[in-house]
Amino acid sequence: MAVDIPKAVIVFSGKRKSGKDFISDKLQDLIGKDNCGIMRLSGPLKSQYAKEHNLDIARLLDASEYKETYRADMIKWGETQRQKDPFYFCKLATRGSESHKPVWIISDARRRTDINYFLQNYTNVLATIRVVADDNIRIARGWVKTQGIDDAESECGLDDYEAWTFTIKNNSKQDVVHSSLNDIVNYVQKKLNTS
Ligand SMILES: Nc1ncnc2c1ncn2[C@@H]1O[C@H](COP(=O)(O)OP(=O)(O)OP(=O)(O)O)[C@@H](O)[C@H]1O
Repeated sequence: MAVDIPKAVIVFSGKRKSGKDFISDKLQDLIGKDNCGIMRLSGPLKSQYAKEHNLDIARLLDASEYKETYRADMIKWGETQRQKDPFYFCKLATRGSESHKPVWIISDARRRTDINYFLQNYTNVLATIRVVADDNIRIARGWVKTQGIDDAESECGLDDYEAWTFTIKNNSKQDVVHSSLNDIVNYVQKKLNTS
């Protein structure tokens, strides 16, 4: 199968409940759904995990308590797959129907290997973005600090990474319309105008 070549790749990272999905949706709205697809690295992980464990994939993908119940075990299972191929989920996530669109948003990079995959393959069109929110705000959004999850590589693997193209502070709706999102839209427009 031919792999599509995107004109811009925007990779988001951030702690649980920092607002990665929320910001990804906002950015997609600004760029337009026809031009821009959202891909979740945790999407194929969840569907494959659900298949192998006979679980309800729809409930694993929504924001319900159901996903919190299985989160720790799902993380462990994903690590096992990743030991075989660190880029396995990056490749899977970017080969779905959304990959035909010229702008890709990857909403949930969690590890150095995730960033490395996109740096290696899409460096000329890549922007990496760290979404940050204060702990009290994350708590208000439903974050419950949990041992084995918040101290795992999936949550901390990019804490020391410093080469973000942009950082977005997402403590309120006001922050979202802050110039950072405009900077990203400008970056994408420039890439779209480049042949
Ligand atoms: N700027 C904001 N204004 C209002 N609500 C927000 C904002 N950012 C995030 N939220 C809300 O906070 C909740 C958590 O956000 P979101 O699901 O985007 O976080 P996440 O980083 O993707 O979390 P997880 O890693 O747990 O999937 C959602 O209900 C979302 O709508």
